[in-house]
Amino acid sequence: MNIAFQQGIEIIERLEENGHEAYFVGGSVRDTLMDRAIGDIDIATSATPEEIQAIFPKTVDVGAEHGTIIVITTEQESYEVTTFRTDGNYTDNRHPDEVIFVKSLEEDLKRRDFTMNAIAMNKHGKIIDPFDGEKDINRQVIRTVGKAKDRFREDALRMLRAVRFASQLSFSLEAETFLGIQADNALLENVSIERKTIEMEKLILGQGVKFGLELLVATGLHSFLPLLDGKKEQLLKLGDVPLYRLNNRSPVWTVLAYGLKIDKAEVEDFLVSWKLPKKIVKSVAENLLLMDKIQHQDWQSEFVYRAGLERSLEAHQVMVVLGLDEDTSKKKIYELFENLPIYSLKDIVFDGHDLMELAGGKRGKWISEILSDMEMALIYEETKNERAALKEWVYNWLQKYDRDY
Ligand SMILES: Nc1ccn([C@@H]2O[C@H](COP(=O)(O)OP(=O)(O)OP(=O)(O)O)[C@@H](O)[C@H]2O)c(=O)n1
Repeated sequence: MNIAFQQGIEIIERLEENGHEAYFVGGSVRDTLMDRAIGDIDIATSATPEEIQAIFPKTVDVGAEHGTIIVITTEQESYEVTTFRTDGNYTDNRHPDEVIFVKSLEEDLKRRDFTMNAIAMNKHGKIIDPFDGEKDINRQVIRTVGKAKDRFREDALRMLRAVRFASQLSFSLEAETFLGIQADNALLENVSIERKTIEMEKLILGQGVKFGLELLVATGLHSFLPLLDGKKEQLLKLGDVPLYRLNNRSPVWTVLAYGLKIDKAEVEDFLVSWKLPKKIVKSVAENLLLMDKIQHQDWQSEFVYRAGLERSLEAHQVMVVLGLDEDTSKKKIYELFENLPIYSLKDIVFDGHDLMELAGGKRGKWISEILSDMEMALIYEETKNERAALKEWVYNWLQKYDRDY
């Protein structure tokens, strides 16, 4: 069994020693069966939250009313341990009105979204799979546990999860599951934007993003995502871009804003409607501006200087992924950055005091004007960052602009 499960096994053993049942469940079991890297390890148990807390010395109550307790191991790893449960009635297509703890694993598995996510594994690696999830994994099919309609009405987020999994795993949707989403796609309105954003990012980064975006459109789910209604063609076109090569949130949203042809003036509204943090909104705006500059003007030294190395590399990565810039290599951006004569105004060996001295102590707006021109003259290598050369450059400037200062 995967080494990551080792400490989880110890948790399961402790629970069993205390007379409870316990199993690995959810994504970690699914990913193990698919030989994929596993994420969080979840454990389901017959022990109640109070019993879990009494057994383990270090726990965090993250939602005892839903049956979930985080157990922290001696190695400071944390595991979500959840009491076998079934859900009461879902009143808002998202949250059950009550959680009912149950005694059997099967009942717990029955409330889960897809067959591939409803497989349990005991501490010896034995699989408990009442809904044939493993068979669906082998067939590469996403299928709801029980009736699609029921599962999606219970929790509408699951519709977007289905499409996101299809993108990540390159799996198809079983017919009833697909039709169930198509029929109830409008229920996605009831899901919080934060959850939609998380799913959308995972979808975009999936290896099968082309298929994922096709499904998003075919199910009609895109119409219930912020500002994507009416963007069918653009979404499908984005499927041809190797989006999985992106590695961060701001490049993902830069590509989306660009690829969906969001009007420049509306980019901020678009990003805010997805409730992205201010930092990302700012980075995307900077990336788009840089991309524009790189495409339309030859001022590469200036953009590397103004934007800094990290931002320039990110904008460049986005352009490469979008197929907009095949010529500028990453190496070239590093080179441009390394060869910059200055990195900020502070690096100029001639400052405002020197200028005033030159002008017999006269202050004025001309000082900042000349410094900003001097900055660019250095970036464009029109002069050298040496006092004598800069002094001469200043005289020329004054002459050129016919200034007395
Ligand atoms: N809307 C949801 C969310 C989750 N689950 C169940 O809870 C498990 C854990 O959910 P989560 O950690 O959100 O997702 P994973 O399936 O683990 O996948 P990933 O980590 O890739 O998001 C899922 O496998 C599934 O059994 C569910 O039935 N319905």
